[in-house]
Amino acid sequence: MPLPLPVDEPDLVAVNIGVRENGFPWLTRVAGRHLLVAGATGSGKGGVTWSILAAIGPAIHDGLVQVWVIDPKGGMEFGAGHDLFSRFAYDTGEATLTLLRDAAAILVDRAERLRGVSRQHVPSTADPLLLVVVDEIASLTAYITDRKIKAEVEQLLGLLLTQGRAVGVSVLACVQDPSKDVLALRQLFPTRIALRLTEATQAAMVLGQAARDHGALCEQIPDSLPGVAYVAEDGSAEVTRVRAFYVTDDDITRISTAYRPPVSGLGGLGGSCHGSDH
Ligand SMILES: Nc1ncnc2c1ncn2[C@@H]1O[C@H](COP(=O)(O)OP(=O)(O)OP(=O)(O)O)[C@@H](O)[C@H]1O
Repeated sequence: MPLPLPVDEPDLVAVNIGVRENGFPWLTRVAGRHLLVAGATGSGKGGVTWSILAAIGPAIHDGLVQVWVIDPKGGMEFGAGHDLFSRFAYDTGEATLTLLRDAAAILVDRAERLRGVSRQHVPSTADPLLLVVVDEIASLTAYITDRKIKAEVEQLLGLLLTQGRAVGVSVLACVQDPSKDVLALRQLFPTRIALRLTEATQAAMVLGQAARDHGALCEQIPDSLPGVAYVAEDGSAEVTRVRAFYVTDDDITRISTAYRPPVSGLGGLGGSCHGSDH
C-alpha cells in the first residue's frame, strides 16, 4: 500500500500507519505510548518507523511533536530524514548519552510541573510531545564498551520507559534480535509490533506467549512481504495482523523537506534545535 498523504492535524492517539487484515486502517497511538518494533533484517522496521513519522509529519511541522533520533548504526537508517529531527545522535557514546540525559531532564521538569495539575500531558507548541526514536535498541547497549556510559544509558532508557508516558515523552524503539539482554525492557512497551522473525520462539519474546498461541506466527511471514506484522497492545493475547504503508526513499526526502520542525518555538524543550549532534 503506498503512503497516503498525511492528514493536516493528525490525531496523536490514532495515527494511521497502514492497514489491518480486515481492511480497516491500522491506527496506532503515539502520545502516551512506547512502541517496540521487532523484526529480522529486511522485515520492514524502517518502513514502520517511517510510516509513523510520515503520519505525524504535520504535527512535527507545527511544533506539536519533536523527534529526537538515536541511530547507533552510524546514521545509516535515518540519515536521509535528518531534517525532520530536532536532535540526531548517531554514535554510541557522548552524543547519545547527552541526548538521553536531555530527554530525561525534560521528563523530570515536566513531572514537577504537572504534579497535582494534570494526570496526562497534552502536547502543545509550548510543550511538545517528545518522541525519542531508537534504531536497534539492542546494539545501543551492546556496542558500548565503556561500562560507565553503558550503565547510564540503561538507567536513562529505563527512566524514559517507566515515567515518560504521562509527561509526553514517548519512545519508539526497533530491535532485530529480541533475545538480547536489553529486552528485559520489553515489558515497558505497551505497543509491540512483531514483523518477520527468524525463529519461532522470538514472537513470544516480543508479543508474549499468549499472543503467539493466538496465531502470531512471525517466522511464517514470507520474505516477500516486508511490512507485514502482528501487533499486540498492553500485553493482550489478542493479536492483529497488519501491513505498514510502503515508504519509498522519495517519500522520505519529501516528508523530511515538507515537515521540517520550526527552528524557534522550542517551548519547554529548550536548547538549540540543531544541536551539535544534529
Ligand atoms: N510496507 C512495506 N511494503 C512494501 N515494501 C516494504 C514495506 N516496508 C519495507 N519494505 C521494503 O522492504 C525492504 C526492507 O525494509 P526496511 O529497510 O524497512 O527493513 P528493516 O527491517 O529496517 O531492515 P534492516 O534491519 O536491514 O535495516 C526495503 O526495500 C523496503 O522498501
